[in-house]
Amino acid sequence: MFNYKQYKRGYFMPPVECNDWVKKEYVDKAPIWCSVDLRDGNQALIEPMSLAEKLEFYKMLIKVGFKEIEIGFPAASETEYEFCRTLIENNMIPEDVTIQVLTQARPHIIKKTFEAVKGAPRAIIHVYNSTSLAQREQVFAKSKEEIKKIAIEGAKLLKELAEADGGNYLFEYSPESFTGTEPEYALEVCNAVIDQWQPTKDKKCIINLPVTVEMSLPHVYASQVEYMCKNMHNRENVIVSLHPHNDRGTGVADSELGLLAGADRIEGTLFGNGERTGNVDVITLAMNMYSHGVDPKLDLSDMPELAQTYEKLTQMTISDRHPYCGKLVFAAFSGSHQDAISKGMHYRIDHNPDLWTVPYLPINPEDVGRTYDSDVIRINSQSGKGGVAYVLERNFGMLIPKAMREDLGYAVKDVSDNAHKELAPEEVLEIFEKRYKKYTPNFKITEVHFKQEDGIQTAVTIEENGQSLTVNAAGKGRLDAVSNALAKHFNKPCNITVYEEHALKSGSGASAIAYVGIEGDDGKGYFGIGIDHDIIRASIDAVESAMNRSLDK
Ligand SMILES: CC(=O)SCCNC(=O)CCNC(=O)[C@H](O)C(C)(C)COP(=O)(O)OP(=O)(O)OC[C@H]1O[C@@H](n2cnc3c(N)ncnc32)[C@H](O)[C@@H]1OP(=O)(O)O
Ligand SMILES: CC(C)C(=O)C(=O)O
Repeated sequence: MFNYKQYKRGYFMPPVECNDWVKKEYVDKAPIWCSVDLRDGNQALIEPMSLAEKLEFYKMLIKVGFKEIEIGFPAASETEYEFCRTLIENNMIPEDVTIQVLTQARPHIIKKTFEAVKGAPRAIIHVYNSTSLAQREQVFAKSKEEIKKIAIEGAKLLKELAEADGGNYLFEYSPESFTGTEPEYALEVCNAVIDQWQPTKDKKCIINLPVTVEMSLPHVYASQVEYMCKNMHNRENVIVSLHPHNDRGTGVADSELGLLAGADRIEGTLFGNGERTGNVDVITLAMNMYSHGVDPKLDLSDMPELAQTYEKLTQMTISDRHPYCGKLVFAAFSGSHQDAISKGMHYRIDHNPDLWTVPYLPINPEDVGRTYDSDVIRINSQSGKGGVAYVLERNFGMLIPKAMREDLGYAVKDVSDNAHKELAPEEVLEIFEKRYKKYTPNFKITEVHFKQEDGIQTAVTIEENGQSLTVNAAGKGRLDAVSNALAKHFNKPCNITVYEEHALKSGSGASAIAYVGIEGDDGKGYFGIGIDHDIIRASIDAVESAMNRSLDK
C-alpha cells in the first residue's frame, strides 16, 4: 500500500546548533579526492569488474588525477585480492598516488587485508563498522558500548598489524550508517578511534562520515558534519572525509554543504555509480567548482572518452541529461535559448573572450571535449530564427541578414514539425538553398547586359512559359537596373529592401554569397540568395529568386 504513515525521519540533529557553514558561499578549494569506483562502485555492479577491467579503470582514474584510490575490498574475493597484488607487484602505483583498501572491523578480515597490501609503497587501510540505531538494534543486537568496542578493537588491530609489518600506512575509520547515528554517539566512537591512533602532523588519520543511506535534507548533514568537526579530538591531525550516497538525489548537495561545514576530503565515483542510487558524482562536484572559477584539481577535459570507457567497463548507461557529460546537456533546441546563446557567443567574442558569460551554458562545452557545431544549437520544431541562423553561420559561414531570418526560421521549423524530427545542419542548409537559391518556378533570367550611360542601362532576357523576352531598364546601379527591369516586365514592385553579400569560406566551392530581400505589392518581404564567383551574378540570381517567390502568391 502507498502509505506515508509507515515512515518517519531516521536521522538525528546535533545536540547544539551547528550552522556556521551557512555563512560560507561556495566551495573555494578542491578537496582531497578519493575515487571509490573500484570498491563501492564495483560492489554495486550487476557483474563486478574483472581484473583486466579494474586495471583499465584504475589507469583512467590516474589519468584524471586522483591521488587516492580505494582499489577494493581485498578480503572480499580472489579478484579483489589479486587486483591489489597486481598493482603492488607490478609497481603500478605512481609515486604521488596512494591506494586505499576497505575492511570490516573483524580480525580475520583485517589480517587478510594486511596480507593483500604487503609491500605497497603507501596505503590507506580503511576500517568500518556500523553505528546507527537501526543497525545496532536490528543487525548487531549490540549496545552502544559494544558497538564502540568493535571500532576500538578494529582500530587497535590496525595499529598493531601496521607496526608489525613496518609498512607505510595511513588509517581511516568510518562510522558506517553515520546518517542514522546520533551525532553525540558517532562523535564518541570516532574520538575513541582517534585516541587509539594518536594521529600526528606527519601521520594523520582519516575520519570518514558516510551518508551510507541518504535520509535527510543536505543542511542536516552539513550540521552533523560541522558538529563532528568542531568536537573531534586532535582535529588538526584528522582529515575529515565525506562519503555521500544519493538516495534522495542530493548527494552532490550533501558533499558541497559538508565541505562548507569543514570537511577536507570527498569519496565518490565517476558519474555517480554506486550502491542503489549511487555514490556522489565526483564529476558533477568537480565541474560545479570549475564553473565557479575554482580549480577542481582533476582533469576532465576529455569527458566523451571518460564516459565511453566508464560505460564500457561498468555496463552502466550515462543519462543524456547527466550534468556536464550527458549527450544533451549542452543542446539547446528551443528558439529563445538558441537566440540568447547565439547572441551570447558573439557578445563574448566582442567583449571579453577570456570570460565565459554565455546565457544557458554554465560552462564552455569545448572545455570538456564537446563542440559547438554538433552539441549546442540543434534544430527541431521548437527552434527559432536565431538558432537556424547560428547553425548556418557556424557550419557553413553564412551570415543570414536579420530581416531574412524570420522567413527562414519558419520554413525550417515547418519541415521539422511535419517530419517530427531533428534536422542536421546539412538538412537546414538544404532547406535554405531549396527556398532561396535558384528558385525559378515562374521565370528565369537567361542573359543580362549592362551599359554605363546616364547611370546603368540594362537589357535583361527573361524566359517565361517557354518564351524568351528582353526587357530594357535603367537604374542607379546594376542590381537596381535589373530589379527595375523585373518590376517593369511583371508590372509589380521589386524594391530591394535587403542587400548583403560576403565571401564564403574557402573550400565551399564558391567565393561569394548575396542575399536580396524585396518588398512585394502586399508589403511583405520576399528573399533570395545567389552564390557565385562573380558577385554581380550572385546578386542577379538572388533578385531573380526573390521576385519568383513574390510571384508565387
Ligand atoms: C556500506 C558499505 O558499502 S560497506 C562495504 C560493503 N561491501 C561488501 O560487503 C562487499 C564485500 N564483502 C564481502 O565479500 C563479505 O561480506 C565479506 C568477505 C567481507 C565477509 O563475508 P562473511 O563473513 O561471509 O559475511 P557477512 O559480511 O555477511 O558477515 C556478517 C557478519 O559480520 C558482521 N559485520 C558486518 N560488518 C561488520 C563490520 N564492519 N565490522 C564488524 N563486523 C561486521 C555482521 O554483524 C555479521 O556478524 P554475525 O556473523 O555475528 O551475524
Ligand atoms: C564503508 C563505508 C564508507 C561505505 O561505503 C558507506 O557507508 O557507504
